[in-house]
Amino acid sequence: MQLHEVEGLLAGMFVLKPTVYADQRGFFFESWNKREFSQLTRVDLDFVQDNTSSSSCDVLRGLHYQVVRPQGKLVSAARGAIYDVAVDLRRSSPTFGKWFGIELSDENMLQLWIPPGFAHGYIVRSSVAHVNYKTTEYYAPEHERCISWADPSLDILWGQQRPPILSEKDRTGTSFDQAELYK
Ligand SMILES: Cc1cn([C@H]2C[C@H](O)[C@@H](COP(=O)(O)OP(=O)(O)O[C@H]3O[C@@H](C)C(=O)[C@@H](O)[C@H]3O)O2)c(=O)[nH]c1=O
Repeated sequence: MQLHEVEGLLAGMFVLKPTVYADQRGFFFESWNKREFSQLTRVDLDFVQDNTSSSSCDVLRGLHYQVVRPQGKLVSAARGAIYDVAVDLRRSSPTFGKWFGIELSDENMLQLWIPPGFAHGYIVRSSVAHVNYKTTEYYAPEHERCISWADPSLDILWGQQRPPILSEKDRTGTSFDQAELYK
């Protein structure tokens, strides 16, 4: 695993590139190694939940965040390609209110670490995408909130070719102005 240099990362974010061992059978990589992550980033993490979702092209999920128990997320695409986006909701952060986006795919195998205090979402760019993410807090539906992916003040460039496919919840996200911010 190594740190992958990317421009525009927001405070506390990291992009990691796993070391991939390929042979005639296929490939192998460690998708999570607590000790190595900690040595590279100086951040100690204890994940409590692993999530997997499958979505078709043009599906957009987000922008989601959890109040009371904010979740840090380590996100990657095991199949296909997504454009992954996170918005900094921490008032005291030097990158408060900014968004960052990166393509995560089964080709680049990149992993994005999003610390607690961000809203998160992604749009699917391939015909199907399987997204995996680890979280530092359990899912708590009563604490889940959603900011509109299309909020004009955020002006996120999703690069969508067609109108995205959204859940009912994601169609009715709040504006960034109404978001419940973190300290
Ligand atoms: C997120 C989540 C959902 N669920 C259930 C609730 C619901 O019935 C079904 C689908 O949930 P959602 O529509 O919220 O799934 P989804 O829109 O994929 O929500 C996810 O979006 C991305 C962008 C994130 O960052 C995640 O933290 C999460 O909010 O799965 C769980 O049981 N545990 C979970 O951790």
